[in-house]
Order: sequence, then structure tokens, then C-alpha cells
Amino acid sequence: MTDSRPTGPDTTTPPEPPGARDGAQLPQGPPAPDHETGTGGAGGKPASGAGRPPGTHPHPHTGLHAHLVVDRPAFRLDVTLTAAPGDVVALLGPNGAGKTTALRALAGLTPLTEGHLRLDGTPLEHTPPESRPVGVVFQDYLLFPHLSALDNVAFGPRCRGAGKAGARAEAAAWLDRMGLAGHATARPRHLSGGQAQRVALARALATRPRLLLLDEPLAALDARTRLEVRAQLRRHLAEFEAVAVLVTHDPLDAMVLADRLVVVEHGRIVQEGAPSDIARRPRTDYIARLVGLNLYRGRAERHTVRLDPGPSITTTEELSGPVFVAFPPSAVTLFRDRPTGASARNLWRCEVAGLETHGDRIRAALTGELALAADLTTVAAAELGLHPGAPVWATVKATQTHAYPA
Ligand SMILES: Nc1ncnc2c1ncn2[C@@H]1O[C@H](COP(=O)(O)OP(=O)(O)OP(=O)(O)O)[C@@H](O)[C@H]1O
Repeated sequence: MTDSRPTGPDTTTPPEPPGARDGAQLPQGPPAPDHETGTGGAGGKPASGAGRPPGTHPHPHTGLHAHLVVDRPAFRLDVTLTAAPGDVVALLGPNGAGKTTALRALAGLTPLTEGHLRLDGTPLEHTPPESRPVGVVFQDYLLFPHLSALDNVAFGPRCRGAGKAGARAEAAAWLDRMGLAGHATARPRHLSGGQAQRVALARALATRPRLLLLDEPLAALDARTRLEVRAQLRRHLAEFEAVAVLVTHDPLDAMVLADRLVVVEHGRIVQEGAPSDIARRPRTDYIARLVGLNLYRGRAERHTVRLDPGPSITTTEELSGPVFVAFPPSAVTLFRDRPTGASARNLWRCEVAGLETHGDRIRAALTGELALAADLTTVAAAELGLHPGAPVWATVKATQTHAYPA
């Protein structure tokens, strides 16, 4: 994106629109700061970037270098994020993991208890939100209802000091880029969810932020619109020259949009890396569920992994010491009777704990010698007469498992 070049500090947090105090539902800029105390301190370890070996920093004077510590009575966020200009980083994690807190800390809406935040070499810990070169896109757009799409977008350049005509010209170019030129005069209530979200993105980008924050940007959209906006967002993020940080619950959004995933659980980073690596080698149950894999931890001795606790799994990899073993539910074959002459060494006696539809398949949750998820066709489920409590034998070929050091 040619016009997303570095600028001085922008005012990207829209001030309260006129009349906002009177209208409970009027959109605002990002919510008011939390009332946590103080900032200061420093420290933290570097994170790894996509294509960069873990533990290496991007250039210290460009991009994002943040160690975010936020203490609350029953919660502590302590994450280190580094990203080079052009990186799209997705923060992924379960409810309450601290993703939004991290995003708000980056925006300056939640003060740091400790840590640091540098953007392109400039410390921002003490910079108020409205003076940070940061653009924010929220899931529910937060557009000004009384302004046209054009004036919503022009708001960013205006805050940066652009004249009215210049700001409008810039906004028009942004709307055009978003495929919204025909909706320039429309008020937000006359825009579809997908259009409103694109206006919100245009408004954020028009401020030429050095850090773009996206908080569940697709969550409020229906499935079809989501598909469309995801594809567009991907295109815009690919062109974006500064750092983008995206918060999402949706692994697909994360995998499609981000170069690097940072998985946060209980306020800490539990795994980070390229999406393909995380999908292939999950290191926590949450991530394994997210990417749809059965995941176990155990100790390997050559081709056998003894689970702790549990049976053994035969793998093709030859490893020794603590390992993870993963396999997809589609790799599991179920039998009602013990298969005779079974060549599969991975054979376990289980019981159906539950059944649910999963796309065009049935996913069976099994307990017993090994707890696992198995996918089968509706026909196979019917033929096997599966129901909760039904005893089954489950097998997985060693070639379908994947073992890697823990
Ligand atoms: N303003 C606040 N004051 C006090 N505690 C808060 C505040 N906001 C969030 N929390 C708590 O901080 C923790 C982290 O919340 P946060 O919203 O950052 O998680 P999240 O990963 O974004 O979750 P979700 O996916 O549900 O949005 C939770 O325990 C939450 O209850």
C-alpha cells in the first residue's frame, strides 16, 4: 500500500462524536481506558517471526517490540510481541485468555503495569491512545451514525491535520480501494455488515497507522459475508506495510489472515509460529482442538510412545524422550468387534461418549483406553449402530500419526 507510509503521531482514536453523550447506542472511538495503574519497567524475551528463527528480533528501530504486563486482581497478562513492518500477527486463544487486554494495551486503552511498548523505535508507554500511530477496527464497526461513509473515513486524515477537501479526496480513494465508491454518501445504517466493516477498515487505514489492531473484525458478519470480507481483508493486509495485530477466536481467520499465530492461554503465550507449523504441531489441548487433532503427551522410545497416563502409540518417527503425538479424527477407524488379524498396532478398546455432526461427517468422542475423537460417515455410524455408551475398538495406522519433541 503506497500511502501507508510512516507519519508522525496520528490521532486515530476518534473523539466522541457530537451528541454521543445523549445517545446510549451511539458508536464511540475505542472504549475508555481501564483504571489499572502505572506503567514502567522493561524486560521480556523476543518472540519469533514468520520465517525468522525463534528468538530473533526484527530490527530494533522498526516494527513492534512489546512486553505487555497487565495485572488485575485475578488475572495477569504477560506477553512479549515483536513484529516487523508488514507482519500480520494473530492473537488466538480461548475466552478470557487475555487477547483483548493485549490489544487494548497496545492501543493505550489499558495501561501497562510493567513492560514496554516500542513502535518503530519510539516508546509509546506514556503516549495517550489518541496520539499513538495506531488504527483500531472493532468487530462492531463503531462508525459515526450521523456521518456518511465518506466522512467516517475522512475523519482519520482530518484528525491528522488534513484539510477538509484533502481528507475527503483521500477518503474517496480509500472507499474506492474497498470497492465502496458507490456507497460514499450512505449513512452507516444503510450499509450491510460487510460494507460497514470495510468502511471501518478504510477509516483505520486512512489514518496511516504504524500499527493496525483488529479485534474480531469478522465476528459480527454472517457466514457468506464473512467469506467475502475475509478475502478482502487478506488482500488489504497483504498490502499493508506496517504491523497488524489481529485478535480472533476463529482458527480459519487466523490461518488465512496471519503470517504468524501467537496463542495465548491464561495470559501467557503457549505457542507461536507459522500457522502451518502450529496446525501440524500443536502443543496444548486448546490448539489441538482448534486445529482438529487428537493430541497426547508421552515418552518415546524408538517407534513407541508411552503415554502418561495411558497406553502406547506406535509411530513412524523414531524419537526418544518427551514427545507429543498427534493424529486427525479422520485417521481413526472404528469397529464394533475386535478386528481379527488387525495389523494396526494402535488398537484400543473404547466407548462412545458422545456423537455430533461435524460438517458432512459424524464426530464420535470416545473414552476408554484412549480418549479420542473419531470422524466417520453417517452411513458408517449407522452401520456400526453407534450410540452413547456403545463399546467400540479404535485403530490408527502408525503412518497416520505424527510425533514431535515436547
Ligand atoms: N476491564 C476489566 N476489568 C477487570 N477485569 C477484566 C477487564 N476486562 C477483562 N477482564 C478480565 O481479564 C481477563 C482477560 O480478559 P480478555 O477480555 O482480555 O480475554 P480475551 O482473551 O479477549 O477473551 P474473549 O475471547 O472472551 O474476549 C479475564 O479474566 C477477564 O475477565
